[in-house]
Amino acid sequence: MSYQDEPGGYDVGSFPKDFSYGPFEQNGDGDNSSLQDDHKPRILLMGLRRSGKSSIQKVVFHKMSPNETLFLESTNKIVKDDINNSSFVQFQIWDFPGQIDFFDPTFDSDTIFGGCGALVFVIDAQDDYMDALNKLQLTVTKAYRVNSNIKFEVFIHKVDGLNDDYKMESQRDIHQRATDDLADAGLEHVHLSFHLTSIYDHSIFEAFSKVVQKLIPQLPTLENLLNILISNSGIEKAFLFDVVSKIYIATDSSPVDMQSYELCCDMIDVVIDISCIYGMVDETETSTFNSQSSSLIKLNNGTVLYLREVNKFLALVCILREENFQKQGVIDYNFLCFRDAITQVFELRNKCQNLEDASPMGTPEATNGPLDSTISGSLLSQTPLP
Ligand SMILES: Nc1nc2c(ncn2[C@@H]2O[C@H](COP(=O)(O)OP(=O)(O)OP(=O)(O)O)[C@@H](O)[C@H]2O)c(=O)[nH]1
Repeated sequence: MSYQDEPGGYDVGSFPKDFSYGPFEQNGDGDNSSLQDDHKPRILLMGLRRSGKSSIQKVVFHKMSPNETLFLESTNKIVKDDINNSSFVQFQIWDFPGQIDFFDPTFDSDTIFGGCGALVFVIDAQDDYMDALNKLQLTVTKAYRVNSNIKFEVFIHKVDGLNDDYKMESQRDIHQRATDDLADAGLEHVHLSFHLTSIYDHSIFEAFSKVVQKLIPQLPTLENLLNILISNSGIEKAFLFDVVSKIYIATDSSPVDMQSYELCCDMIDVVIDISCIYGMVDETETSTFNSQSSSLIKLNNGTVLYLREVNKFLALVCILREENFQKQGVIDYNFLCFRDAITQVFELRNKCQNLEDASPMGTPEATNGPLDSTISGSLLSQTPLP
């Protein structure tokens, strides 16, 4: 998909109707034929019963409000969910029942772990986590034997009920025990990433952003483009957001602080809400946002939030000082170059995919380097802010 293919931009006015996440299907554990056909990267959600797996999936990808998750029923078979909301963010989430038994003969670990990109293991931090740690060790051992490329992500979840000291202590303890357990199993070289999460704040979106980013091969290119954009435009921080889920698929290489991320998420909510209420000029209109759409919020601390649409699903949200926004023309010009560059990355990705489909030996990375430098070159040539 290129930007030009989506001339109308995304349609905030008809958001709930148009922004579904593709087919939602429930597969029984034994339904492996359709599983093998699917080549999208896969994220597995595993953990003990009631640890919060389905809640995470519903809140992040289906806009369910956290309070509604209280009424979710227990999952009793693998639930497969296609996430197709942009060219970069294409994957499947498989939500597993808590009581899954790896030794059950119907559990086909080769199929399940074979095509898996990331395994998210959810631990309920408000409960005794010893059983969860045993299950984590069993899961990682089993999965790693089948597929050593899996990224293992541990969500220390439901931390909203814990005070800061206890949160840190639990994280340290879980980290220590989990790595010790792996060392006992002879897997000391396997890397686990830990995240403190809760569906009641932005931490779950931030953690999922990091999981998804690891599955995007073009991430270094995107980061590079964002670095060039901010350094030439007087911007302090820039996020490339997937608007529907509010996960950021890339940011510049300066550290992310949670408050900035929350501000940007809130801005997306404001823009979408305002557009839904006031965006429609007449009833026949279906699209309220287009390539000219943007939004600007000035905060009372001298900071400006600036949002621009990149394509139907992606938005760039920047944080900058008010005095640097005086040269808005330069920022806008640099943004257009950035958007063109992103379009080229999309196009290259599609080309590589077509090549890969045509020849099983196709290597997308082979063409990534030269294009990356061409894009960077075109952006670098723009006038930096004085
Ligand atoms: N306090 C708090 N509760 C949460 C959080 N996430 C989920 N829950 C609650 O935890 C309970 C269990 O959530 P589920 O999503 O059904 O758990 P699950 O892991 O899918 O459970 P199974 O399907 O049985 O494996 C629900 O009542 C949720 O409201 C969280 O971040 N904080």
